[in-house]
Order: sequence, then structure tokens, then C-alpha cells
Amino acid sequence: MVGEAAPAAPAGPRAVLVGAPGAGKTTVGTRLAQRWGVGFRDTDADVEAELGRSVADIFIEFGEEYFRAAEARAVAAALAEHRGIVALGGGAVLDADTRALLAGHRVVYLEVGVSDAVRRVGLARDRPLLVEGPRARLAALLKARQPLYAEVAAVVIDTAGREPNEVADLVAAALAELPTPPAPAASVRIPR
Ligand SMILES: Nc1ncnc2c1ncn2[C@@H]1O[C@H](COP(=O)(O)OP(=O)(O)OP(=O)(O)O)[C@@H](O)[C@H]1O
Ligand SMILES: O=C(O)C1=C[C@@H](O)[C@@H](O)[C@H](O)C1
Ligand SMILES: [Mg+2]
Repeated sequence: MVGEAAPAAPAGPRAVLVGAPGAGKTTVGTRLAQRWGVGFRDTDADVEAELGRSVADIFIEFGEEYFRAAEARAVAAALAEHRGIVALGGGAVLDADTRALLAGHRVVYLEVGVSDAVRRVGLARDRPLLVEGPRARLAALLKARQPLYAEVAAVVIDTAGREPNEVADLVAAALAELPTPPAPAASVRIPR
């Protein structure tokens, strides 16, 4: 559905998607951007472009810490420059400065449970943190990060049993409800 009216332009991206690997940030973000006729920006792709390597190769060649520093710069640039939809890398919220920068933005947390996350990305080879033991890694990662995603989110949407298009519908509806600027802590929550 191309051409749906985008929400009034806020002072920043129209939406910032956060969530664990497999939450659907890239999939849902791309669809929403298409519908609204706005640009889509993915900070993983920005880091890859800056360093000229895949995320997986950056982890191997330079290590996670180096990737996280580049990611923090990419998020700050996207929040400052981009007026469409921004999807953050799954671990971007680990950085306290990044979490502070997200305050006041229209941040949507796409929730995903362990089983769905494993089903969606467990066997993907391009996610370096999941290469060994994806179920245990995803379970630990979801547990540790859940409070961080919730902390920065103005909208929380449970993606379990929902197709990407339905999730995109819910994101659009929730953003329409949001006051400007949004209250940062889960002011709209859409459970199963
Ligand atoms: N709501 C959904 N229901 C079923 N499958 C989904 C859903 N959302 C995404 N997927 C599928 O899960 C896979 C991962 O989705 P996607 O790449 O959008 O996740 P992501 O949140 O961007 O992950 P990452 O943090 O690793 O970048 C894709 O194959 C996608 O088609
Ligand atoms: O959850 C994470 O820590 C990651 C998610 C991906 O988006 C990439 O940013 C990278 O694979 C790390
Ligand atoms: Mg993604």
C-alpha cells in the first residue's frame, strides 16, 4: 500500500525502530517507509558503508567494541539527519549515550520472544553474535536487553503471531496516537 499519508513530520525521524535480532526492524521499517513514501535508514547498513565491510566481517576483523563505537556514531548521525524511518542495530541500546539521545524521539520497540527470534534469524550466518548456540544466545540477549528497549520506547508492540504487514499497521496506528514530543516510557503498549 504505497501512498498512505505519513504522520506529520516531527523534529527527527518519523519513527525509530528498536528490538532484538529477528524483531522485524528492517522488514517492518522498509514496509512503513514504502507506504509513507519516506526514506528508510538502517544503522547496520550505515556502519557497513562507513567501514566498507559486512557487520560479520567487522566483528571478526576489529571486534565488537569497535563495531559498537561505529554504531553509536551511526545512530547519532541518523537521528540528527534522517527524517524518514530509522532501524537501529539490535544492540545499539546497550550504549548509555545512545539511550540518552533517543529520549524524545518516536521510538517503537518491536518485541520478539525467544522461539520466534530463533525461528526468524537463528540460522542466519550474517549475525555474528548468534553463530554459536543461537537459542541460548538469543535467550540471554533478550533477557539482558528487554529493560533497555523498554526504557527508550514510546511505543511497544508484541510481534508474536503477527505478520510484518500487521505489525506495520499497528506501528502506524500507535504513532498517530502519540503526543508530540512523545513520552519516552511505553506510553502506547500493544500486547498480544
Ligand atoms: N512479524 C514477523 N513475523 C514473521 N517473520 C518475520 C516478522 N518480522 C520479520 N520476520 C522475518 O524475520 C527475519 C528477520 O527480520 P529482520 O531482518 O527484519 O529483523 P531485524 O529486527 O532487522 O534483525 P537484526 O537486528 O538482526 O537486524 C526476516 O526473514 C523476516 O522476513
Ligand atoms: O543484537 C546485536 O547485538 C546485533 C544486531 C545486529 O543488528 C547487528 O548490529 C549486529 O549483528 C549485532
Ligand atoms: Mg535489521
